[in-house]
Amino acid sequence: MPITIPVIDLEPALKGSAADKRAVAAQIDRTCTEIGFFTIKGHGISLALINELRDKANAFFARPLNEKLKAAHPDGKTPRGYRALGIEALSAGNAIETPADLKEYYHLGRERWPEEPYYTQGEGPRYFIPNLWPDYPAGFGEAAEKYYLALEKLSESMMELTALALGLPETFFQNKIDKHITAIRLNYYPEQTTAPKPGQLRAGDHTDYGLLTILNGENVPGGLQVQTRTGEWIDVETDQDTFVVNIGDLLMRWTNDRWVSNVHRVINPPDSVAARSKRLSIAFFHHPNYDALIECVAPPGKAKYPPVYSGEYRDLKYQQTRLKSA
Ligand SMILES: O=C(O)CCC(=O)C(=O)O
Ligand SMILES: [Fe+2]
Repeated sequence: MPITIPVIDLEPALKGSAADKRAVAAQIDRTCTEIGFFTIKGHGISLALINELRDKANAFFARPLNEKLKAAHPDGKTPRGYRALGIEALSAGNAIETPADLKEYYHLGRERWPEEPYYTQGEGPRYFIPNLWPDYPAGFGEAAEKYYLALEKLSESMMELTALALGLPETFFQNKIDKHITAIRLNYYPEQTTAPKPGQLRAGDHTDYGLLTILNGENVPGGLQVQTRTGEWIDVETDQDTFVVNIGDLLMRWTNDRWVSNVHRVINPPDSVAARSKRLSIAFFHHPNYDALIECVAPPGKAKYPPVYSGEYRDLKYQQTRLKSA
């Protein structure tokens, strides 16, 4: 029997009793211990909201490269705006050397934040960075903000379930995520008209960095795969209105490895269809407040990892995965 990624229905947790919530939390605990990936339905996010952003993103990525480059940040290290092919290799964050990932992406964050020193002074501006929006398509920024806010709400509920699943008070994560620095990446994997280099994928083997990644993918050739504990790669299938959820390194560290931040990748489409296969995914990387200290929830003396600050950990990963030549 091939292993598949479990589907978890969130509706009982979002609308039901405390017992319903605990039952859903128990399912999350089981799958995060085994594979660190699941898909969710009953999440309350409308297909119309998802498709609005997908349509805008597809319209943007279909533009000529010189137009798209107008939405690139002048400082290549700033995680905002358009990024062309050749800029990133995700595997490098896990110390594996590969050619650049065969993807373009659009990197964005929160659209607005309070005029308070936490956001505007000291380290604040390193993480609260204005988004860049192109002239075309109109309404791109608005669609992205709506999506960001809807998933922000969903991620708050999911972090309550996460706390319950780990046997912590339901509010455990609240003051660590109330000023979160979540980023969205619109990943666009273009048609492949020349053969990839050896070892080159749409996205190389990697783990994600933060708490939960909530991903809206696309079931087309050249999709997402996750590695099982026995080393086998399995396809992660989704419907248009389900999301794939996986845990990131910070949550794995927080749980002292009880949960697994699992290795995944996006493979190339088969040769026979590569020249006409493109794919778009929307990844919401839920990431704690920049000054949240991630300390293993483990008995004293048993922690496998030293404490780390949320913001510093992500900066390090961005630095490791950015190709020097770019
Ligand atoms: O495009 C996908 O399906 C996954 C992308 C991914 O894993 C990432 O951007 O971290
Ligand atoms: Fe990923």
